[in-house]
Amino acid sequence: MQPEKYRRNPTPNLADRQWPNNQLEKAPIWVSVDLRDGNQALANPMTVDQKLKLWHELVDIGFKTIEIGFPSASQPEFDFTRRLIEENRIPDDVTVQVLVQAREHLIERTYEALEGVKKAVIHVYNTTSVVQRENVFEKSKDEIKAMAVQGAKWVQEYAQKASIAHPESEWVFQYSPESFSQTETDYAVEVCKAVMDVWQPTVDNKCILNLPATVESNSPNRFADQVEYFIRNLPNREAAIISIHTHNDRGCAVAAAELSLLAGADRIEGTLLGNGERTGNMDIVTLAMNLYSEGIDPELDFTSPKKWIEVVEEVTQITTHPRHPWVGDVVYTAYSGSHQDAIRKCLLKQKNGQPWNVAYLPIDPKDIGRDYEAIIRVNSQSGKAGSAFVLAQEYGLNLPKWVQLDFAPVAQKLAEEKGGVVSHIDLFEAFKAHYALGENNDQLENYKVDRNGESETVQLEISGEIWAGQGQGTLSALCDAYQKKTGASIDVIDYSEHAMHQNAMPDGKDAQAIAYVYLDTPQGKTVGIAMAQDTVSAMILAALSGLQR
Ligand SMILES: CC(=O)SCCNC(=O)CCNC(=O)[C@H](O)C(C)(C)COP(=O)(O)OP(=O)(O)OC[C@H]1O[C@@H](n2cnc3c(N)ncnc32)[C@H](O)[C@@H]1OP(=O)(O)O
Ligand SMILES: CC(C)C(=O)C(=O)O
Ligand SMILES: [Mg+2]
Repeated sequence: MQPEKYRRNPTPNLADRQWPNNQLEKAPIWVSVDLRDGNQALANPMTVDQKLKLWHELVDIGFKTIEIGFPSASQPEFDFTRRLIEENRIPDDVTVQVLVQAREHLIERTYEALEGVKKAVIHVYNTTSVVQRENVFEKSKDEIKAMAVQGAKWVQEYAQKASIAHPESEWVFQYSPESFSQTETDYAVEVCKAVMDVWQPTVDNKCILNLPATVESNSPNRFADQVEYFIRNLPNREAAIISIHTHNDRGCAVAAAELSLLAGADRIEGTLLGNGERTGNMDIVTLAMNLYSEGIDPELDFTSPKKWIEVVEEVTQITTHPRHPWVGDVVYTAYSGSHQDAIRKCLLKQKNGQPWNVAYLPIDPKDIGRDYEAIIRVNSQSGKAGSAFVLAQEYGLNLPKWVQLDFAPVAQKLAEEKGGVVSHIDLFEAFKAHYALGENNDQLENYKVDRNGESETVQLEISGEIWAGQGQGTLSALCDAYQKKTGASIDVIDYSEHAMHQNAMPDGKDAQAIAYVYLDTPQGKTVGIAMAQDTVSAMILAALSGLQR
């Protein structure tokens, strides 16, 4: 490693920074740049049809501004813009945005592509960074500022020309000092002020100033300093919407955008799942869900990610990482025992309408179309709670703790033998086999329970034999009957029963109840479980099953 090869990117010295004390209260203005920045990063750029497909998903999610492309760059980009306009596919409350360099022929062509549009943001940019001024453009600060001013003038002039044929078209102007984060912030203010001097925006007719971390080169706190400094020093700030466009080179694009909102930014550009140049653009899903998890309405609808993720993956040919924040396949899944135990206990306590308060689950997975089915998966790292959760979710079994403990070694052995995740079907089969569930129900041919004051009498006909006993309840009468029959004394340590959810058990057929009995016998402690049409039958059969085991 050669750290001496690199230098820290200078940022303003903002000793009285305000952003660390601020709190987010509402969602920003969101802008999807999937169809432009996302698209320009693909080895195979999207076809017009693919762009249309993604466009409809973006509209469905609720984006009100969508950067649709760079219409002067290529025929497909131009054609896509025309399709949206000519086929009337742009809803009245959605504004399209297009990108263009500060070059006249490209700006002219951009307006041609937009002929007849209802409302569009014309986004013009030129780089202002030190490295690009010196090594790419070989221009002085004044020359670069002049490029920006000239670009702003062309954007304005061609808008005026376009309005002659189409006075109904509404134009909004946006300027990006590209590589803002690698630009001296004072100079970025100077260039943006010069652009505003051309456009003359007002509070009622604002322009947009978009501040990109084109290549992320600062820690997020230092980027937030740059944004706060810019905003505090920009004359006529009220006439501009301050927009942020971060990239993810250091893996902090979302953090930088989130802190920029604290620093006073109004608007965020990004892509779904963070597709974009190099390590990608800021991931709007992550930022929006971060806000959501703090109780802020994200104003985007992510209730059904499966649908649009499929489209994003298809058009970008990039698969989604299973651990992608908020929407990855396994991000609500716990494999480890103590996590499973905590989740299960919290979910039992979680009441409808109360604030979400579940350990290891930062949001309710159901909010984004996830089923609880996938939350807990049993493997060899799982403890007793994992199998209890799966059997409860899938088959409606509320296992008492002593059943969980009794069954845990069976589940553990199964997981070790399988070597991976145990399916709920395998787990249930093992459960049925271990407790001989449903196997011996026929042995109880008849029973009669009589209550007389405090005492109960039971008479059972088991495999043709009559058993009779007395006790304070059915189970103690049964123990008495057993002792009379066999001479062996047994005690009931614990007992539990519950109704069965209809159709919860594949083989439960007419079973309405399940009973769990924990017995102390001369041979040791034993658990018996049985399902039956009524709770008394289930209780008797469970005790018999325990005795047989
Ligand atoms: C950070 C970003 O994402 S910026 C957006 C980047 N996206 C894209 O570039 C995708 C689409 N671009 C393209 O298809 C092409 O670059 C086009 C059609 C726009 C332009 O193509 P060309 O005219 O062949 O130029 P080329 O791509 O080589 O761009 C470099 C030229 O543009 C100039 N240039 C680059 N950016 C800008 C700008 N923002 N404003 C003015 N001039 C610019 C350069 O100085 C260079 O000029 P030179 O040839 O006189 O040295
Ligand atoms: C054109 C600009 C906004 C851009 O994509 C960037 O700087 O990353
Ligand atoms: Mg970008």
